[in-house]
Amino acid sequence: MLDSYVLSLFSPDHLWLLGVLPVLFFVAQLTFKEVYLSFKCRHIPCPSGRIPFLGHALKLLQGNVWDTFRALSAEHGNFFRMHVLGRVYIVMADPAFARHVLQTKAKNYRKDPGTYKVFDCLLGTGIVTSEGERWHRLRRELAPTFKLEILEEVASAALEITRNLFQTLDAAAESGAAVDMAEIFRKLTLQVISLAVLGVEPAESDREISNLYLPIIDECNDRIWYPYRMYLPTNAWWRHRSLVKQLNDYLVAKINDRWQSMANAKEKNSPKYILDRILSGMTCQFFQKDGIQDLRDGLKTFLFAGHDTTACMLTWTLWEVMKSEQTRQKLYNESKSLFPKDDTRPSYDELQNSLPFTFNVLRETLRLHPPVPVITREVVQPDVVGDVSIPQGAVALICMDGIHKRQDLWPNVHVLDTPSPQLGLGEGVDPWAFLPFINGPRNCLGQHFSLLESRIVLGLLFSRYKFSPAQGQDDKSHPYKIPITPVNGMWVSGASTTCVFNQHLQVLPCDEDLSVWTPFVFLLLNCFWSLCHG
Ligand code: HEM
Repeated sequence: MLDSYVLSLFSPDHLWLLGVLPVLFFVAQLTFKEVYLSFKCRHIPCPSGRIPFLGHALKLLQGNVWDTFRALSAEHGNFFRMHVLGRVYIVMADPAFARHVLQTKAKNYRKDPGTYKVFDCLLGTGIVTSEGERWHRLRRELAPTFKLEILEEVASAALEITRNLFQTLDAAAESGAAVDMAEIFRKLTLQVISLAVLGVEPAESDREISNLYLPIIDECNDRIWYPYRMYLPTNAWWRHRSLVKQLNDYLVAKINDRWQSMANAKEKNSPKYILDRILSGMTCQFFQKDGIQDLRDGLKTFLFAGHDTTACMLTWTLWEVMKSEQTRQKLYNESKSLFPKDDTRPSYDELQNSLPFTFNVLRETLRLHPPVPVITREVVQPDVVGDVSIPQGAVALICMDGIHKRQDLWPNVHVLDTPSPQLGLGEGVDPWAFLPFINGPRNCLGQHFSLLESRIVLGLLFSRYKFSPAQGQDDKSHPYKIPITPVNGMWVSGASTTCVFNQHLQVLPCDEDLSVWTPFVFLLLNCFWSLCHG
């Protein structure tokens, strides 16, 4: 009787069950896990409006995710829990908790693999995603590369590439067109990192790397919130796949090429670029398939970690400066003393120790607009944070944006506070209260790289141009993308010391129309994605 019933399930009439049953099974599994974690976390405050399984997903999607986090933090304090699609997040917006998770008890946490899933094609098993012994090894090998010597290369790349930009800006000034500095900074930072890491000249970077890499990263960003794009073989999916393959091939060819050049003993003794430095420590055995793939993933990791974040910092700094004539004037005076003429070439020492006010403005901007506003860590050992216990399986979400905007930590919390003695000189401020690059053993490897690069880029630009926002330009930030960029770009028009940007143009419409239905479509498709990932 039972046998025939089971057999009847496999009849053509019941085939649909084969699709539905695994889905139900996964929903049940996730729901069970969530119920268990909820019970374990019942002592942690939880905002109202939680829906079974979806949790607070709808609440987060109602506006800008980062504003919602801040509002919830204001309501529920600096330690509360949120539920999203079967996962339990413990939100922490406190320097002491950040220190606990990222340093004191770092061994109880690991990077949350779910967060980086969509970036697998770029990060592979590189330093950003690795853990344990492998991460230690990579960090040990790479950390010295980012120390002093490479910074000299970064400084000269930033000088050269920013000067190339003068032509574009002058042309725009002459024609009266406004320009989108967010896009310009995106290309510029990619050029700098391509030159510093691979030794690729700007023209080649635009031709080969920008055309491959930028569409790949855009698609990855879309996949964070529309994960079904990872599975549906649409045109975009095929295109993405082909671009990833082309980028991989390009990088492998580059590695082989540099390896050949390194065979030249002279070059081997004075490696200039990051790739050369890594290659110079390698043996021929390295040229086995896995070794090349590792290095290729490492290079993609640098491009990924280092370019959009820096572009985002430059973009928001420009916005903050455009709001304050006093700040602009000070930046101008400072930069003019370092770059009295367009073609002045200060030495590396001069560059490194100069522009302290610009440095302060950059750091204050990082406080106000941290490009990476939150990071996540999965709890792998039950832990006690403060005096609150958190269970294994939950996800700790460190909200750097929340910490940076706490009134009790920052007197002038919502405005660019310069000169900011604390940020500029590192005195009196808790190092765990300022976390754009996080802190602890897994802090950002490229922070000196990006701060030096940005100081030079802004110094040169402000010594020559006076920017003002194009008509209608606002500071609306993207509702969910990381790093957080302005949703409408950063269109500027303005007067430079030598030329005039005088035409105001219409601001381009938002590139994504987040209609009322989008959240619902998104949720349905995300449920499907979560189910696939158990
Ligand atoms: C304004 C610019 C930048 C910001 C705001 C920034 C921010 C961050 C943050 C928040 C992390 C920690 C991520 C996590 O643990 O989940 C990180 C890690 C990292 N960053 Fe940056 N970054 C910037 C520029 C750069 C640059 C220019 C490079 C390299 C060229 C770079 C390379 C890395 C690497 C390799 C890691 C991983 C370190 C590890 O896991 O040991 N970053 N960055």
